[in-house]
Parts: sequence; structure tokens; C-alpha cells
Amino acid sequence: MSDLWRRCLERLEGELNAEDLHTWLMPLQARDDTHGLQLFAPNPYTLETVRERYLARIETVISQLTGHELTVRLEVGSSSPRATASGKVAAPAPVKVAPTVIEAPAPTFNHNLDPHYTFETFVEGKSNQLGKAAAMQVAMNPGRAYNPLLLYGGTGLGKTHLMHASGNLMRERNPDFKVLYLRSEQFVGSMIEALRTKSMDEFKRRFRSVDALLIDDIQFFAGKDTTQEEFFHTFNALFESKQQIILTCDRYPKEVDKLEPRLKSRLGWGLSVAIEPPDFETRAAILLSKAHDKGVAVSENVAMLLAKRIRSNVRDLEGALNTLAARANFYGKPITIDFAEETLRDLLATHAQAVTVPNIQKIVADYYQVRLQDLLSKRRVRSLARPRQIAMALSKELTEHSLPEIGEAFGGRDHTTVLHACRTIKKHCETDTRMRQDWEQLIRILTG
Ligand SMILES: Nc1ncnc2c1ncn2[C@@H]1O[C@H](COP(=O)(O)OP(=O)(O)OP(=O)(O)O)[C@@H](O)[C@H]1O
Repeated sequence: MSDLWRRCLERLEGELNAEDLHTWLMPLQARDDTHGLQLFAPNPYTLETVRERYLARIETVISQLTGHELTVRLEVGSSSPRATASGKVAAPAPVKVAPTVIEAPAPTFNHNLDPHYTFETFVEGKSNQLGKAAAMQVAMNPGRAYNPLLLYGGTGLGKTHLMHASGNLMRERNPDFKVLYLRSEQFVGSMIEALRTKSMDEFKRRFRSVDALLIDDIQFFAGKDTTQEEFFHTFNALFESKQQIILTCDRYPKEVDKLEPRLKSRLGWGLSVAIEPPDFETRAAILLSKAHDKGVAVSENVAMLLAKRIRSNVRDLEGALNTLAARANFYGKPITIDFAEETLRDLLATHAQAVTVPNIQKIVADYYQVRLQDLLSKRRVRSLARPRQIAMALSKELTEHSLPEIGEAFGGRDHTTVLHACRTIKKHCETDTRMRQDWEQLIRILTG
């Protein structure tokens, strides 16, 4: 690491909270020369966030440290020689899991990795871009890039997929690498069994001898004191000897009740990344990719229909695709829009019912702590106007209602007002991180 950048980070460490520092600034690689300091971000999203939130402060600190003005340049890429002439980092070699490695592990060691979950089969969108980049970095540099890497977010959004993809890539790069994937329940089960058979030493050896330990859904540890105690020691042992730890959780671990504070604090030592629900385009792309992998012929129109109507999570989307494929196969029919509507009528109706305009209005009012009647009123004060615009935009995004219908539901407003709200919110979400977080959080609440 550039010495100048290291000193800058040390200075910023005192000013920023640990999570922001680890999420946005630690992943940057740096190179400095007489022309200035060049920072390389792992992906465009990190780059934009750094530019928006931290660049001005970095420039100030750098000029304080050097005693003169120095240009700080930001770009996507890497400071290592792998960078191409254009400055863009060369993409990692395509992830092809060698079947012999994954399908026939050494008889003494079972990695439990699913060979189908790779980075190649993972569709990237804004909602998971950072998680994917982090999981990839960890696979390229286990034990050193981010340790632990914690992926958190709602159910069925791809956390397990990314975790396996990272493990598979580690094994692809080094077939001798011992990666152990377990669901939390399996960890608990192994521990109970070890206690029962008085073989705790063997249990400890098993978990501490791996190069990378991947544990899924650690919220399951909540309230299980002995498990947490044992996991805590395993964590420390692995961490100290720079063995990689990857964990997933269904929410930000600090919000998990009955998880020991010392464990929560350790989970924050590395990088925690939220995996958000995918947007419409990503949902459609995932569906087409899954259909392609399964050899099911699905048109873009059908993919768009499902992506529009099923917003809860990718697992539900995949379930719908499997149902369609099975029925189409059974009846020997192609999957047309009519066939999809007919076959999935009940499922689509359930998803449609889940989000209604009155429900959106109530949730948004609660979220911004304004009264529902004020949200629907004609008052134009800013504290009401923005939540109202968000509620209108969410109604357009999450329901099938037309612009005039939505306008009507918001105190008889014109459809152009609704259209304006949708455009304004979309624009703000692109540039304003806070607004995008609110938007994603509201979608999460509304779609469960
Ligand atoms: N971006 C994506 N690209 C391709 N497939 C995806 C993507 N996101 C999710 N999936 C698929 O959705 C399904 C559910 O994903 P996964 O099991 O990883 O979810 P999860 O976040 O771990 O959920 P849970 O917390 O319930 O275990 C998997 O089949 C996975 O391959």
C-alpha cells in the first residue's frame, strides 16, 4: 500500500465510523507519484460513493500530510500490474469450476460447496454489485482482503450463492485449499454431537484446520450460548492465523437479538455488505439466465411479466420459473404470456395483493413519521412533499395501477403530478445515497 495513503487512512480512522471506513475506503488500492495520488476502486459503485462522500476530505488530508496540493485521481481498477493499459483492472479469469475438483473432493475432506453457484451464474445488478465484488476479492486474496466477510440481507437474495461462488473460486485457484461450507444448523448439530460423544477436541481441530470457513445464516446462533462461545473461539483462532471467514445473516448482525456483543463486535472487524432486493431489470435478467441454464425457452416478454409481478425475492422468481417449466413440459406447450398468466394465476394474485396503494401510503407515512391525512392533503411543505412523492413512485413501481388511478388515490391529483413524482424520485435515487437507502428499505418493508 502507498505510504501516503496508509497515513491518510490512519488520519481518517479517527473521523469516520469503522463500517464506512471498511466498506468504502479500505477496498481502495493506491499508487502515488510526483503527479499525485491515484486511487483504484474495485467497482463503479464504490468509486461513485467515494467521489461523492469522501473525495473532498481525502484531498484535504493529503495536502495536510504532504504540505502541498496534490491531485487525487479516482478510477476503477487495481494498482497491481494486472491493470491493463486503459487502467481498467483485468477481469478475473472466467470462473469455470473444474468438475474433478468440486465433484470429486478428496475422500477425507468434504467442502460442501455447490458447484452450480459460481460468479458466472450470478447476475450482477446494483443491489448486489458490492457483495459480488467483495466475495470475489476475498476469493482472490483469502484471509487478507476482508476478514470476516459478512453478507447480510433478506431471504432468497443470493447470499448463499455468493458465498459458494467465493469458495468455488478459491478452490479453482488452489485445489488444495480447504474450504468448508456449513449452514449454522449444521455447525450447531456438529457441536452437539461432539459434546455428546466427548470429542470436542476433534471438533475444534476440524474447524480450525480449514483455510476458509463459510457459515450460512448465523442469525440461527441467536440465544444459543454454548454455540456462540464455541464459535467465538473458532472465529478468533481462524482470524488470528489469517484463515478466511465468510458469514451470512438475514439482517445486520447488530440487529440480531441474543447475539453476544463480543461476537457482534468481531463480525464488524472485516467487511459487512448488504445484499438488497434486485430491481426490475436485474430480476428479469436473473430469470432469463436461470431459464437458459435450465434449458427452458422463455421469451423476454414472459421474463418481464414475472419480474414485474414477483418482487419479493429471487427464490420466488425461480420457483415460478420451475412451475412454468414443469407445466409446459407436461402439456407440451410453449411458455407464452397467456400460458404464464394462466398457470401462475394464483401465485401472481397473491403477489399483487401483497402491495396496495393504501398500504404503501400507510407504510411511507409511518416511515417518515408524518400523519397519513397530511400525506394525502394538498399541503406542499417539503417535509410532506418528498414522502408523498416517494409514496406515489412506490405505487407506480409496486402496483399495477395507472397514473390517473394513483393520482386519484392521493387526494385527487392529476396524473402529470404522479409522473413528475416518479421521475423526481428516480433521479434523486441515482445521486442521493440516503434517498436510495430509504427507497430500498421501503421496498423491503412492503414486499416482505
Ligand atoms: N443475482 C443472482 N443471480 C443468479 N441467481 C440468483 C441471484 N440472486 C439469487 N439467486 C438465486 O436465488 C436462489 C436463492 O438464493 P440464495 O439461496 O443464495 O439466497 P439467500 O440470500 O442465501 O437466502 P436465505 O437467507 O433464505 O438462505 C438461488 O437459487 C440463487 O442461485
